[in-house]
Amino acid sequence: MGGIEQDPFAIFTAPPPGETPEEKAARERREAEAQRVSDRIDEELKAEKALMKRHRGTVKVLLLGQSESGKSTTLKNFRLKYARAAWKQERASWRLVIQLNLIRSINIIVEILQAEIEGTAVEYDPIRDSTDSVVLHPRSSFALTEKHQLLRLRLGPLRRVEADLKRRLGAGSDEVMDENAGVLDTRETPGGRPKEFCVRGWKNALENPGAMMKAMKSGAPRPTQDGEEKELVVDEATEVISSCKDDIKMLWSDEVVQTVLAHKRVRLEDSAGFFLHDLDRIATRNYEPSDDDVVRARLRTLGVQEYRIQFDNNHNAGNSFLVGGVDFGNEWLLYDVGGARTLRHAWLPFFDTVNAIIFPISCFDERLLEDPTVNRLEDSFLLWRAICSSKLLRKTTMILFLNKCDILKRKLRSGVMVRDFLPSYGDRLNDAPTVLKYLKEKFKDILKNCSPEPRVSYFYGTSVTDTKATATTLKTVRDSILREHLKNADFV
Ligand SMILES: Nc1nc2c(ncn2[C@@H]2O[C@H](COP(=O)(O)OP(=O)(O)OP(=O)(O)O)[C@@H](O)[C@H]2O)c(=O)[nH]1
Ligand SMILES: [Mg+2]
Repeated sequence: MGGIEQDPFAIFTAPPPGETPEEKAARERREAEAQRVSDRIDEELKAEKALMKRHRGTVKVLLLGQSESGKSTTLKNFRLKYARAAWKQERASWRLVIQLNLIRSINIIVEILQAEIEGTAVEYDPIRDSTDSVVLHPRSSFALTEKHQLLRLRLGPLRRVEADLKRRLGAGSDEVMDENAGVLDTRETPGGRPKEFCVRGWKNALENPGAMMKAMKSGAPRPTQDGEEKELVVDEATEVISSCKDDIKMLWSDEVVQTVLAHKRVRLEDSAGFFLHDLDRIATRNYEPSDDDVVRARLRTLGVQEYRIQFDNNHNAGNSFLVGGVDFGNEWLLYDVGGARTLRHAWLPFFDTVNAIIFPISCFDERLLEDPTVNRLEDSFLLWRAICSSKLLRKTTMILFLNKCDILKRKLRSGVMVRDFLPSYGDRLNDAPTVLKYLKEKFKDILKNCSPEPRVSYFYGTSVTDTKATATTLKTVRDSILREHLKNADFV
């Protein structure tokens, strides 16, 4: 038999009859080029296949919940524990945020004092009242003296520094209010397309070149946390804050000021980004944020931010699995979202292929910043119900963090009664274990009644600003998510 009969395709590749040497050379060049293209396509397909295979093992986790519940703080704990290199690289950039948090607290006090001194103070109960019940006080009933007037004047420059830091850090540094946004706002734009979501927030704020300080170098070297020597770079904000340190101290430790704050029920200690107890450390020219400072810093998240964590072998002992060449559990994608009602429309596109949702809740006695008529716990119940009911999420593992347990304990100790905010609590004991048990049952019932099919869920009492305790919780969370991931992939 001839070659053509053996290979039916040979007829297409055989040289044309009567081919000249030039034609042959041109044909061979064309064939070589075609082969190169074909090889490249094969390589690309191979790489794509490998990537798909790798991503089959990727774990996707969404952090959902209302604003200030602790989503970003939970994420920071994940990164602190499992993505050390990126964390260390980013740590110094948090200085601006921490300084802004500190200055914000001082400026709140100064504004309250100013209103008292000028006789424009308002009576406002942030817990029980809405802004409708504002009562003007013609004259302050507190023993404010010239000393307070002087402090107010001397701390005046901090207002400009606050505005400057806000401008540099971008929109995440300010709060938005929109009373018309729903519990899980999935409204669309008139054109029918989902509202465009912005991927901004602290990740971007920290990378934003506008956030770089106008540096004035002093040239003096200073040791850093990691023992290296760095040139001291002192910017204007740092300079102003450190020069105001003694006045800030005097203001914060002043008895009359504390009485005014208590009377107005302003509990700065329990509010986001409270750093006044760390003044000696922070209000210095060579301040460098510690891990704990970064975890406690507050910068609102806008839109949705993706974080990739590659677990190394130290963290993986017995926890990642090579199944059919696919590495299950080594790579995690964590999505941190903005929790304000106006930002919740951006969550939906992420519901599709998510393995687990971590849902922190907090504060039974506070109201939403974006809508002061809504109690935070009430909003969390509605949101939890909406998420548990979602058909897209029916297979997703649900993890609820009853977060800010430290603040809960402090509030209960100070005599705040849960039943005043949650009538169904009734006459149960007003202590932390009873409150946590009650809330856990409430959220569990909602999950059971609203989930389209039975699902795996976990409930933890947490204080995610406590990085040591949170590391232990995250280890357990990680193991359980991974277990479910493997089960759902039919490998276990
Ligand atoms: N005391 C205490 N503070 C906490 C705890 N969890 C979070 N915080 C603080 O609460 C503030 C808000 O936490 P975030 O993690 O930024 O809240 P978030 O859910 O990401 O909020 P958005 O980005 O607005 O959706 C931060 O200043 C945290 O330091 C906690 O368990 N205890
Ligand atoms: Mg956040």
